[in-house]
Amino acid sequence: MRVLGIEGTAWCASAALYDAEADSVLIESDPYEPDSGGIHPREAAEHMSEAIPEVVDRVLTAAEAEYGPNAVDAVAFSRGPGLGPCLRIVGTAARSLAGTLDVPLVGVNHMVAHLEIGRHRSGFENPVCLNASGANAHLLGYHDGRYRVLGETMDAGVGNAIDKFTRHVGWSHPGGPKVEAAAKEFAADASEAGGGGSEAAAELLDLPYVVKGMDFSFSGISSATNDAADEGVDVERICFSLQEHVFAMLAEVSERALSLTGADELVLGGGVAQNDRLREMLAVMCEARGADFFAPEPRFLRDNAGMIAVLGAKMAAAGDTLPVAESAVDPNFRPDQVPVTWRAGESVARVPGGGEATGAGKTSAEAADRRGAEATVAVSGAGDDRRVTKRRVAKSYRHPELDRTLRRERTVAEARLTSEARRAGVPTPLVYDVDLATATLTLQYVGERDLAAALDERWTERVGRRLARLHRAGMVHGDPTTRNVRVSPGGRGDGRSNGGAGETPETYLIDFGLGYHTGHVEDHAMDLHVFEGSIRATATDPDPLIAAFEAGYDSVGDPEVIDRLRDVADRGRYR
Ligand SMILES: C[C@@H](O)[C@H](NC(=O)OP(=O)(O)OC[C@H]1O[C@@H](n2cnc3c(N)ncnc32)[C@H](O)[C@@H]1O)C(=O)O
Ligand SMILES: Nc1ncnc2c1ncn2[C@@H]1O[C@H](COP(=O)(O)OP(=O)(O)OP(=O)(O)O)[C@@H](O)[C@H]1O
Ligand SMILES: [Fe+2]
Repeated sequence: MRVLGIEGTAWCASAALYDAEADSVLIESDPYEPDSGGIHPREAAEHMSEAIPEVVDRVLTAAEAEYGPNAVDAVAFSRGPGLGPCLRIVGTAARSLAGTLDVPLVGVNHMVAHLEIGRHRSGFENPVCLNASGANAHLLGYHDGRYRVLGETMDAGVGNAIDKFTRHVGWSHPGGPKVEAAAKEFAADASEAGGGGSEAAAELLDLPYVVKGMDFSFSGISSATNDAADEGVDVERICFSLQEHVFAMLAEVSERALSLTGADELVLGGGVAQNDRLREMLAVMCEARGADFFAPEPRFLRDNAGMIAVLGAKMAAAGDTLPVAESAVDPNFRPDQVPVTWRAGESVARVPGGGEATGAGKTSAEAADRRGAEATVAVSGAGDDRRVTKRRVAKSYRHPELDRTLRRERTVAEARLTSEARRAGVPTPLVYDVDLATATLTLQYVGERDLAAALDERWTERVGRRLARLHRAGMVHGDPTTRNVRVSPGGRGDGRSNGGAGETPETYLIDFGLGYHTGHVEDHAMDLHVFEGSIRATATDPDPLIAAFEAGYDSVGDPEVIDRLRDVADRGRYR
């Protein structure tokens, strides 16, 4: 099968021919380059209307020269997300070409294409995908016929966040490659002056680092970098520090996603994925946890029609074509709306939530240590004296200064909030010891298993009540996933409950490292969003679990928080 793809969601007018048999891709692109500022939607659309027919013509001519008059079996196009005026031009071009050639039309989700090109080129079976593009930033994982959004930006896309800074200092669009070059320069100078590994030797500027579960935010860092530039801080140093913070955040949430889903493959996509430092951090992170990492070559990373044609061919082969009447474009097309027809019938087995600290139901501590996304956890002792030694290990992918700060701050926060939550009536482990020098906590062993391994409505309803109580006491958890709740069914007199549970069913919140004090409805709503996200990412039928969770929250908590949750959930969606 040969598919002609058309891309034009924002800046890149592109056409491609994918020959599935030879697995070869010809791409012809014509970028729009704004004279000043960022992308102007109207100018971008004008560019599309001129450039799309030209790139299509070039590809079609090449295709017919090589394969003759019936060179194309289907026409695939980017349906969204993207800028409405641009998408409409692409849609019109694709419909008319499919009509002229008398071949089927395939409507491709641009973000899923960024993911699938990585899967295609790597040969990975079931990777987690980090899409790091201009207008977006999210983690996707396949579960039960859909790509679920495991985590995403709560405000700007990662490229846009970087471009915002370069616009502020008057550099032309796109800013990403310029920031990369300036950061490299800064690191090289520092390493020449001070010796040692280049990134480690360079002096980091302290910037906001905002991760909530697997979601993240760039708005704080954007204002901080702009302020630093206004105050006269060396621009190369800002570029370097911006990259170190933003990419460490992306690497951290990617590691969480691998840990939560049990996946051992990561693919990277999107324009920002052309950045060497981002690729390096992800490769180092994956290597440390024994996962495979892959980023396709640059021509498949930035917006391009090659990825549209490749996914278009898979969709066409699965019979997933569009009648013209139903082929409207969608500027807000979410990746999790797409039925993944081309993977139907695949049985992808994975252990969601990973393993247990000591294996489910074990009552002694001889079982192996386990490694979460952040820490190693070892269990010692027996019976009611079981303890957990949790050490936040150094992450060599991130700058050593940032690494030290994060591990120290989170260890302090975890010790403090675990105890305060307990005093506020939220069951948590007792904290026996804190060693800041090694970022190590000694905690009471609680619960029988992670909620992830025992997901049901009874438990999620309880988690709702516990979080509501925590919020009422002026705290948030910061990372309330199904892996950070421990449950003990109790009540059966089977001797399996533990850690002060007695024989009553109980849920414990653990892992307060991202917690803090706050009375803001917004922060409370974000906690709920993170919990629901972890359920959506892993449960086959999330809705009843989420309904029970919200009912539990509602019975104790402030009703405003649930209202705000709807806004928060919409905020990550593409505009
Ligand atoms: C919806 C669609 O239109 C949109 N496309 C898009 O954002 O273009 P993309 O090619 O994936 O990414 C462009 C972004 O990628 C950044 N970029 C390019 N090279 C870079 C580099 N070496 N380092 C960092 N960022 C880079 C640019 O600064 C720009 O913000 C998207 O995928 O979100
Ligand atoms: N106090 C405890 N009692 C019982 N089990 C625990 C306790 N603390 C941690 N565990 C077990 O160890 C796992 C990892 O612990 P924790 O979540 O604190 O570390 P982490 O590295 O931050 O993990 P992740 O980032 O994956 O959430 C938990 O999911 C749980 O199974
Ligand atoms: Fe893109």
